[in-house]
Amino acid sequence: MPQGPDLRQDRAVRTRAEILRCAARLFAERGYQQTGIKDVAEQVGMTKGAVYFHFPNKQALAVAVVEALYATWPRTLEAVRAKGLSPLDTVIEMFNEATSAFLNDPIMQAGTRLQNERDVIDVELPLPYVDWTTLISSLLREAAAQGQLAEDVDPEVAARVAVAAFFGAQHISNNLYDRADFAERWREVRDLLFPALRA
Ligand SMILES: CCC[C@@H]1OCC(CO)=C1C(=O)O
Repeated sequence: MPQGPDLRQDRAVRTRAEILRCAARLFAERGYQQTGIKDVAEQVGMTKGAVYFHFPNKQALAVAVVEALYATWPRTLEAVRAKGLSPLDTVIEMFNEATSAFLNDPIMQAGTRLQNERDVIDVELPLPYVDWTTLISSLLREAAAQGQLAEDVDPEVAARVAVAAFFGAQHISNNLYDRADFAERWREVRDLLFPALRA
């Protein structure tokens, strides 16, 4: 039974996604320089040629992992919005989602490590933190417009402080304890910062 174009297309999409997941696991565990296409091919159980069919080189894999990471947030925001939370509680829930991703998602773990290693990666990666700060700023402006923020709180300042505190806590937890205490460190940031923002 000849496979129709759709079936072939589906298979290629699934194969590409599997290669990306395996590469993410290796990038997260070993870092960019210690990961080779050969390692990815072995991890996914394919030939190097099969990997090269989807990704021309390791740089393309790194870009694809970081782009896959950033592509998740609009979908996450949509899912969080569907919960009907207030803008301020949507901000908290987005950080809750990011905390869970840091603890469980190889794409998040790999994207973060690649961004931290960006200076030794010989391909241009999107700037880190920019999208998050823009997203949190937008939600906090909504909160301000709805009277949810304390009078003296500037949404842009609050967004920069929240993003810096969250990702700083993550960086410290990851470096000191392999993120073992990160959920608690995030709760400390949440419980100290957000009451100070609320009207
Ligand atoms: C240098 C870490 C990069 C940072 O960590 C994960 C993540 C989430 O999207 C980031 C971002 O740049 O937005």
